[in-house]
Amino acid sequence: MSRVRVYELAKEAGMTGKDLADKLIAEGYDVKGHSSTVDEDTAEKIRRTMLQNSETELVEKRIDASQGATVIRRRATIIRRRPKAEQEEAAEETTEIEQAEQDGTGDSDADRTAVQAEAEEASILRQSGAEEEQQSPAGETAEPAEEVAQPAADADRDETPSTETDDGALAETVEDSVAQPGEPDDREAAAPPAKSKKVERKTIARVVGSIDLPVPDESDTAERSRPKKMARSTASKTGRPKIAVEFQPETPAEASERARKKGKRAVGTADDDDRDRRGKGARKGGKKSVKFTHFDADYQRGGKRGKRGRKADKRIAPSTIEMKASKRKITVFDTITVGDLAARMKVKASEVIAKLMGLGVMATMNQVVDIETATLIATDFGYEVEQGITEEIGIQLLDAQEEGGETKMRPPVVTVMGHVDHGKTSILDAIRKTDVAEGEAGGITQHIGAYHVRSKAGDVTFVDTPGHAAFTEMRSRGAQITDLVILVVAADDGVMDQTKEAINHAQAAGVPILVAVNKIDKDNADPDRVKRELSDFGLIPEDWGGQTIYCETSAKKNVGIDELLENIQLMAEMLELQADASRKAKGRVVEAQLDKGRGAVATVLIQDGTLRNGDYFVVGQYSGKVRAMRDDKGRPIREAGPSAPIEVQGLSGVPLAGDEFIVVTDEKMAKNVSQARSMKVRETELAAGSKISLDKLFEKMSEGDVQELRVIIRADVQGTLEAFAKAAEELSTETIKVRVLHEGTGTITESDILLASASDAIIIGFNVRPTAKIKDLASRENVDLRSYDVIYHALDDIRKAMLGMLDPTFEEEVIGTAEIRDTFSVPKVGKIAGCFVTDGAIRRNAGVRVVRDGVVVYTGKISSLRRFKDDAKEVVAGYECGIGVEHFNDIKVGDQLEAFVMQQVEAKLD
Ligand SMILES: Nc1nc2c(ncn2[C@@H]2O[C@H](COP(=O)(O)OP(=O)(O)OP(=O)(O)O)[C@@H](O)[C@H]2O)c(=O)[nH]1
Repeated sequence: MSRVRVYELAKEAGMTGKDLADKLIAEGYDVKGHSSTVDEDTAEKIRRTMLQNSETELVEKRIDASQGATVIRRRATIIRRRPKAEQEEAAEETTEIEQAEQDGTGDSDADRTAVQAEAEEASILRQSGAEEEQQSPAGETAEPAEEVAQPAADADRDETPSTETDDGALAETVEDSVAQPGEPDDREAAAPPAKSKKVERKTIARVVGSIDLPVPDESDTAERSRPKKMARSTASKTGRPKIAVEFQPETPAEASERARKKGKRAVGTADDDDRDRRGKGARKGGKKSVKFTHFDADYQRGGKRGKRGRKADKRIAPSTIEMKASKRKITVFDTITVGDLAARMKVKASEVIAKLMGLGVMATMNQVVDIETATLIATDFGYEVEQGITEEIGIQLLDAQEEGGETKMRPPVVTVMGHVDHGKTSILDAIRKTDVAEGEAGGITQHIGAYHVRSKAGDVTFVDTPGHAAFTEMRSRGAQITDLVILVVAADDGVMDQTKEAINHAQAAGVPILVAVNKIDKDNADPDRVKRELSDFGLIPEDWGGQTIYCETSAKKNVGIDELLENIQLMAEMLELQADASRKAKGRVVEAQLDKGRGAVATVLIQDGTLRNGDYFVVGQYSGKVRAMRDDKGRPIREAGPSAPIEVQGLSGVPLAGDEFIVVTDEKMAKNVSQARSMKVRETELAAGSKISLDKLFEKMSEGDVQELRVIIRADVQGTLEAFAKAAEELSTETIKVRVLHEGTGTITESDILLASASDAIIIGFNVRPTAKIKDLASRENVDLRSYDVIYHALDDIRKAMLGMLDPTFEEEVIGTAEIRDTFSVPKVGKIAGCFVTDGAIRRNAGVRVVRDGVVVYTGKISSLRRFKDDAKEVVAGYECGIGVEHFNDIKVGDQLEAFVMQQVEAKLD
């Protein structure tokens, strides 16, 4: 049974530990002082008998731990506020950093309650941390307590992290994390110890950029309650971020958005969890120590700083990012246009262009240069360039912070590839039968594009994507999820087309191959032939002195499957596949779709860390909170570790396969990153919109009047493809060339769209249908994507596309004729012809030709058209009317007036 300290009981009742200890001694309890402990039952008795006047309602939650049990109490109702002196006394007694309190300013009761409740939680957790170095994660067991304590936690989240003080500085009062007995807290060296160990940190955060740093939220609160984390919360948090930041291009809109936010103060909050990780990193000397509070402070320009802030500056002096305010400095977010760079340096764009030419870069005013180039140029003009902070950098810093933890072996992620009918499915089925966990699923096997098998040899995750999508789609997004490929080759058939393709894909992706020579039960099986053939591709068997593992299998007879699984594990060991289950999760989307009932759902392969219900995340351009998770067998789960394929609910949109899934600190960060990414996507769309326009195409043409229609063709079979491609190219004329940029069998892929987008091409699919995701991508990239079943229709559309690209031409269409039978002179108007419409119709504002004796004497416009005294829009054949010809008075009786309009006509190809 766990024990409770007297001062904790005292705190519950709002009295000092000493007072209570004295009372208890007087009552004959077996205690010696305020640090003495009593067992749970005694504690309860004391509460009932001696602490009756407490206004506190306790919520208890017992955490079962491997080495005992600890009671967590959190106050769910308002706690009476104690005088400050008493608090300080309590703080001294408990040797802990207690609660935040803003001097003299309107803290609400709820606010105080939250802080106090949290302090108490920390205190108890500390105790548990001290008593039990390693606890099981709070996870499931701690959750009810979290839920009950929600109101306090909410208040905490909303109110306590920071308060703006009168002088405009951002005063942030934080509970410092707690030193373990015997472990020095390095942070105390960094910051002068405050009286009663309250640490008030001032962060005046006028940031370059706009990373609104995360305030701990619900999920963090949950994490704080993890005793394991608390045990790590003691080490130094000094040290500067040594991160190779890969800067993402920043769009002008982002830049302006950031500019808009510039004046805004950012709240630098180091949540406990982050501190925990830093602590661990410092001890292990491995994890990078990135402190967001300091990070924030580091980017401030001017303004007041607290002592900690100044100290932090000394410690953290990023070389690449200069903080000092200077007139000769410009901030660049990854890229900048030449014109903008010149304007910021107050020089002429031509001067910048000349400098660029000196560097061998030919650029126009509107072209963008990267930050490195901008730095070179700016230096020549006596300016320094500082890196603006983007949301992307924020996420990279967070990721870097999470790195360096303790890693363990993780299951390999495997893709099975091979020629059609060589036995891929059969091998997977045979492997599945070995799944020792299969029975647990109760027969419900859900297809989510990947599944996990627990074999006797070890766990394996199979990515079950058709064809080579696992590589092509993923690679186009710079992603790689597969650790190794099982290449299935039928022993009776040998190396075939798709075998070669599979090898190419795997080798291009740098993924090791394990060969399964299947169907060895067949009479004509010839495994040696397979080995010989594959050796030509560099897959030399081990027994021939090479390095490739070959397994001979018969999926049908269930031969060699165990050996195959063992070899998978062997290779996994050689690959040293490691992951840190304690970090925030990150992974890749295997597939995603919109489910009618559940909204956007994605199959995510966790690559590192542990994903939990309630975690906030960013996935591609979307964000979300894990509302529910299912494993590959459709069972609801609460958390998922490395190499687990899971289905996640709670996404704001449908991401693409290969998109990165990364857990972030809180909802705000998730939304900010996703907003920034969406904005970038929208800008790409706009850019794409103008990309395929006729004007741009003309600009790009360097062959005079000759235009080129680029086409990407996809067909179901090679024969059709060839015929179709030939016919399409034969459509070329002198004015337009049709160029087949790329052709291939199979469905339209993401890389086709990207290629089309990059090269102003249209895509024609013949007997292939793009997936919804591909269609979506095409529309985002503004790529014209068409699918046909009949060659003729497709060719016809190409012809039309070509016509659409020609300059529009106009032809004159005669709409009516009239005979002048009289003329009148009207003052201020001029001569009016009294006419009889002989043919068609005469329309006001139409063009008119005056024809005399068969010769056109004038061509102009009809200025007035009247029937009797009224203006008319149109006068048809058989009627009389008065017609005025603009700027022409020399009309004569007997002249013919021919009315015409200009009509745009379809361009002709010859
Ligand atoms: N004799 C024999 N037949 C096998 C073996 N493995 C698979 N087959 C048969 O080969 C045929 C094709 O097997 P699949 O597992 O569907 O092959 P696949 O590579 O998945 O085929 P696709 O999915 O169409 O690409 C089936 O009729 C299987 O029964 C084996 O080890 N021995």
